Amino acid sequence: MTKSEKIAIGGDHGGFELKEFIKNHLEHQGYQVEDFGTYDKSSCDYPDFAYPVAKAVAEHKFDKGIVICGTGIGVSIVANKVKGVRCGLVHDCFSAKATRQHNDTNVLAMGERVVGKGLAQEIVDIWLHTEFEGGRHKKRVDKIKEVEKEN
Ligand SMILES: O=C(CO)[C@H](O)[C@H](O)[C@H](O)COP(=O)(O)O
Repeated sequence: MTKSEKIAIGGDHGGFELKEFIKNHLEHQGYQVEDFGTYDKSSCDYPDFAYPVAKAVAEHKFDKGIVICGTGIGVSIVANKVKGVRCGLVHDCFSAKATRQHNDTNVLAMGERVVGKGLAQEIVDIWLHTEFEGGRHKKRVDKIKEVEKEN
């Protein structure tokens, strides 16, 4: 991914500190980042933030999205409800690479209560710099799109 591309980011109170950290990291690298909230650590509901991020990516207003909550599970469930979104919940570098190469994920989910800042930053960097491999994986991603059409 080139750094001129746009990234949507969002999450609940459980992911607030990690979202701020990742947002700053990406902005320092020159990415265009839009923060869909939450904007403080007050208790809130993760669908209110994961949904707009996923929708904006599905509508091609952003190239990729990053959603963060306590575990990453809630935001990933929400994001994967949006047609056109393939969200990967990732807490290790191998999966960060594989989910781009094999699944062509356009949204990344992480949990602040699961992963440290250093590893999260590495995961984001790998995920943003890894291309979809196509080939046999395209056939599988196309089948995901067929499932979406039926639901
Ligand atoms: O949705 C989640 C779990 O899948 C997130 O981790 C939330 O951040 C978490 O549930 C929030 O929990 P809290 O006790 O309200 O802080």
